Amino acid sequence: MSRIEQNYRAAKELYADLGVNTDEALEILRNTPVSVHCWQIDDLTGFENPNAVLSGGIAAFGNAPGKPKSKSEFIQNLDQALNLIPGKNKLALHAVYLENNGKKVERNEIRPEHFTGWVEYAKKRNIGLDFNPTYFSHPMAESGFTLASRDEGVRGFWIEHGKRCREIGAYFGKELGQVCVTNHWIGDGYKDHTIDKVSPRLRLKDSLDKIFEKPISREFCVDSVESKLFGLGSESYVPGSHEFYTNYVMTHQNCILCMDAGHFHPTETVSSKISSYLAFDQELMLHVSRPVRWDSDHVVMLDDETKAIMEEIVRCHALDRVHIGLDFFDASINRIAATVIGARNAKKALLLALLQPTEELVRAELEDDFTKRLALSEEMKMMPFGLVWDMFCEQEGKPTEDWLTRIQY
Ligand SMILES: C[C@H](O)[C@H](O)[C@@H](O)C(=O)CO
Ligand SMILES: [Mn+2]
Repeated sequence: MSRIEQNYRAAKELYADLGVNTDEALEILRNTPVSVHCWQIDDLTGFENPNAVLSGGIAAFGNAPGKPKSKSEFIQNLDQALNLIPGKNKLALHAVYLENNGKKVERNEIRPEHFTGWVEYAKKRNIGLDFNPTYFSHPMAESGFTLASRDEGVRGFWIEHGKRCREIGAYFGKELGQVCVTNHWIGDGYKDHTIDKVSPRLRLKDSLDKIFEKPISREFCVDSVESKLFGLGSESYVPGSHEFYTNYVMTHQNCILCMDAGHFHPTETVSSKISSYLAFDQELMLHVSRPVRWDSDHVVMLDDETKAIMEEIVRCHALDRVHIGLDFFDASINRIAATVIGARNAKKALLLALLQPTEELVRAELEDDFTKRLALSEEMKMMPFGLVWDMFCEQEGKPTEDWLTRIQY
């Protein structure tokens, strides 16, 4: 018996003493998809234009060597990352990762045929795809407004982009037999003190209505709308706020809310919001990220908020209603390793949640035994979950703690 198996047996017994079935936890973990975003690999440069500069309220800071210089290098690096992430994964793409074969394809002209290579890639890896329209890093977004723009031409351009992206999402879903979450985020907003805050919101609402007008089967594509408090250059006012999109999804059946861990006031947490949406039967998309003082998109750590997010999903029995996606881009460390660290941490947090004696904790709460609730919650922190994680990696044929040695950097 290997050392990992021996350790797992010991851990399994300890967890069983507390009523936790580690085999069941591993089975759920193995089958819960985490959507790994492709854009940590190249700082969101994409293939549309190799000289593209990221703009529109987000930025990747750092100059670590190893940024891919070609599409083939990008794929090699992505492969390296995906090969080191155990369990079921999806891959999240942005529209700028289209294959245009050197020809200019405008954002309002993209079609499924520009993504056939990605479908082949996903089929080969047996993974699903998620999608994101790219409403930024483009001259038509230079005014700081896209879907909420006063300019009919600008709005029309981006509405068409949104519509086409939904078709691409549906194409992914049909081809891969797995729903594609098509997530719409815009960087619209004002840097300073804003007088008329309602008109841009009314225009955004109207643009979204037009984008989502055509019914698309939810079996193939589910659209999500991602809120944000502020961005670089939109510090004072963002029309696509949390309240705006909460109201939008409550009154429009054809899309769901996406919450990004970095898009709220510094003391607000996504984990504390999840159950409120579930109470109203809402399906959710999450962007698991790590804000450091602002929406800094640091690599996800196994920190308290990431653990709390996964606990909420598990405790609310909502693994089938909450889509877990990642969103970070740190150019100051090796980009392949960054992708792996963040994805593995999200999965470790999910495993920790699955290894909790949830029923026992709920029982203590129902019996008003708050002493036991706290004591047991705290004791769980001392349990050897790392030994269960190692077993997961072994079962999945992935390296345990020495995965970094597999990356050349
Ligand atoms: C690249 C992503 O679409 C983007 O990060 C968005 O999801 C976001 O979080 C913007 O702050
Ligand atoms: Mn996000």
